[in-house]
Amino acid sequence: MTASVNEAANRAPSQSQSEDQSQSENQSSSTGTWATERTQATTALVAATRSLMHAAATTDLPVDDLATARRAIESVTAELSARARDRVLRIPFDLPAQVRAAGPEAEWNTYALNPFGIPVRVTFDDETSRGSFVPGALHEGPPDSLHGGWSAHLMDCMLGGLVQATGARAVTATLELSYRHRVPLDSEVSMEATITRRDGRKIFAEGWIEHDGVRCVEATALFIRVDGISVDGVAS
Ligand SMILES: CCCCCCCC(=O)SCCNC(=O)CCNC(=O)[C@H](O)C(C)(C)COP(=O)(O)OP(=O)(O)OC[C@H]1O[C@@H](n2cnc3c(N)ncnc32)[C@H](O)[C@@H]1OP(=O)(O)O
Repeated sequence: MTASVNEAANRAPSQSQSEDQSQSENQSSSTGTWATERTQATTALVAATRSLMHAAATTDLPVDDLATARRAIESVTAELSARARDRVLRIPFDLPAQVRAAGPEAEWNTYALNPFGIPVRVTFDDETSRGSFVPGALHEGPPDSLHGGWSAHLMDCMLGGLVQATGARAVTATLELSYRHRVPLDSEVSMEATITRRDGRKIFAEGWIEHDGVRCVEATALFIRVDGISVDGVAS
């Protein structure tokens, strides 16, 4: 990721903060320093939380150890919740477009600030986006296979992120998936998305999830531009 893209990623705190937090963030974000430190620290915290989620769901320690671990987690949860926002931190809405403008070497990292989504490193090349990730135990649907709902999440992110990267303010109107082969866990899959057509407010896109040269999931989507709606405080 280029320096300018990194700076953009670390600007703009989220909406819906408590009043005192919002005030101090606005003051600090005028220098950029505080926001950079907070988003970087939050990214590291979220990554550690994902590892914790995996460990909690897969641990095979004795039952007594589980109770000890639960108390430790509850303690950290209480500590973090002592001062909380209503919403998770978000990247600026314009970031994908800035990453795309920075060239094919620049990376946009999805869900770096939210442990519930799947983090994917996405690169843009003209009107195509590419990404890859390794599905794991938390993403299991059929035995040893990626859950179809996660495939939909990934395709919406890949296709929607690409549309967003063109600078369009658009939301998903339809998303259709074709599950052709199971997507195995614990092995890297690659993803691609491309814009196929534009017609007024409509933007059509398609994409796929591929494993070992086989297209396992194919997606087509229709996005509708919602110009005029303010997102992240940025009027479109
Ligand atoms: C803000 C950016 C965030 C980026 C995140 C992107 C990924 C996401 O997950 S988005 C979240 C999921 N999507 C949503 O929540 C969207 C919810 N739906 C809506 O807000 C509205 O239905 C919306 C904006 C899609 C369309 O409403 P509206 O602006 O009133 O459009 P409308 O005037 O009815 O239709 C415009 C055209 O699109 C077509 N269209 C609208 N919806 C659909 C649909 N579901 N299927 C097919 N065509 C549709 C209409 O037929 C019409 O076509 P034409 O011009 O040829 O007559």
